[in-house]
Amino acid sequence: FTELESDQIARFQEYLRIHTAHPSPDYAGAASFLLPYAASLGLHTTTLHLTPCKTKPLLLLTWPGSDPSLPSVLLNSHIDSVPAEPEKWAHPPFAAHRDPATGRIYARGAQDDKCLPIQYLEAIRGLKAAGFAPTRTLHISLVPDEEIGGVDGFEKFVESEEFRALNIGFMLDEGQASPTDVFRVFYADRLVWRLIVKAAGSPGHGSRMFDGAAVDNLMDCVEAIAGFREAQFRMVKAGKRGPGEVVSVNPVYMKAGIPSPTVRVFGSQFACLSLDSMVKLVAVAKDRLMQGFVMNMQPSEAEVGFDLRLPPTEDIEQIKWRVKEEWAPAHKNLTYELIRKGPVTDVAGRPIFTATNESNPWWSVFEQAITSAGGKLSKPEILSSTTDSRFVRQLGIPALGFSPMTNTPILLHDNNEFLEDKVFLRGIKVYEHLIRALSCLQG
Ligand SMILES: CSCC[C@H](NC=O)C(=O)O
Ligand SMILES: [Zn+2]
Ligand SMILES: [Zn+2]
Repeated sequence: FTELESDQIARFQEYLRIHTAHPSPDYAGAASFLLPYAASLGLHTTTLHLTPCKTKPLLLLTWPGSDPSLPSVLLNSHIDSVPAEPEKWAHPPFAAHRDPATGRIYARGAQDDKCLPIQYLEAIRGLKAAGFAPTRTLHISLVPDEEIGGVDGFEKFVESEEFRALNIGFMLDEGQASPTDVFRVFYADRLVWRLIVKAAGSPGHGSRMFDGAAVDNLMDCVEAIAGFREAQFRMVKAGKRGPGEVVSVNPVYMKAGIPSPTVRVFGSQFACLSLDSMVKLVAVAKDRLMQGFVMNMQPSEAEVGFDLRLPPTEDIEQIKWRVKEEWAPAHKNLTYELIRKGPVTDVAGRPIFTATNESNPWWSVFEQAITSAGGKLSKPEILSSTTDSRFVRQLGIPALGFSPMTNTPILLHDNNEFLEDKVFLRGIKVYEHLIRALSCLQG
């Protein structure tokens, strides 16, 4: 690596070491890293507080263009990350360990999406060093709370006067890794719903066989949904549909059982016990702690939660019918809640997606920039998960999801999330091409 490249990798690692994971992301720490970094490159920096408590800053970095009357270009990235289970990782999730043999940098956020701000900023460094000056103004937004729905983040941002004043013409936001050497790009996100099904039923002794127990009723629901899920998944496995082109309905939690009180043993009690009964008591306590539930009672209530996602053009009415008639019918003692998360149509009442044809000049410029960077682009896809792009697309502003990570397994929200150093560095070059092209698109 050149000295510059080593520095770029080090800056990426430094950012990854900031604990930005929920439930208590260190936004202040991230801001004290990112703001002086951007200022050192000559960018204007602003911090917006969209919540009264001021604990969720939204950072805006600006490189003014020579023609500020033209709509600007926005590069977005969320600051927060999902939690990690450190004991299940090969390397600590906030150490940003670089494996010298493979060049893999392991960290929560390595792919999702803490590579982006560093790549944006280092691309700007490169462009400035090459004497490039943008025509359109370029903004970078670094936003809180994407991982928890963006209610105090991008959703408030798009409603703000500050956002309107930016006059955004086009946005690039995160995408997903590509396991092949072809870059992936996303023109839409699926819609997010939550489905919660509750079952009631007859309670009884754990040994009795009877009809209509709550868990039994809930299992009928789970089986019905599993059948639907399998049919959708089959289309993906057969290559007939992309992962964003089907309805997914995945169980994410299950709740049932009568909690058992934990056995507490005090020192004084221990004192009068024989060694034998002490060992037995510890075994009982351990057993109860592990299970946490009474083992010989069939509970009268049970619950399951599903993460439900629909392609933007899918008809929710059909799903509503299925839930009512097939998945959670009242005659099986099942009740449900179907909760919408985020917008389902744009301001004009149309499905939320960005055009990827001649009608969208930004699309052609994007495509050409990837080619000029020596990259190949796969057919534009619908993202199976959800990003802040939906808030921008909802306003009718074009936005594409893109993370320049080729030959990389998809590890967002997974254990041992990593990004290879060379892939990260190549991404900087790709953004140099993208920024050059997008910021000079003629009005
Ligand atoms: C309710 S919006 C949730 C947003 C979240 N984004 C990334 O994982 C997601 O679950 O896709
Ligand atoms: Zn993300
Ligand atoms: Zn995420």
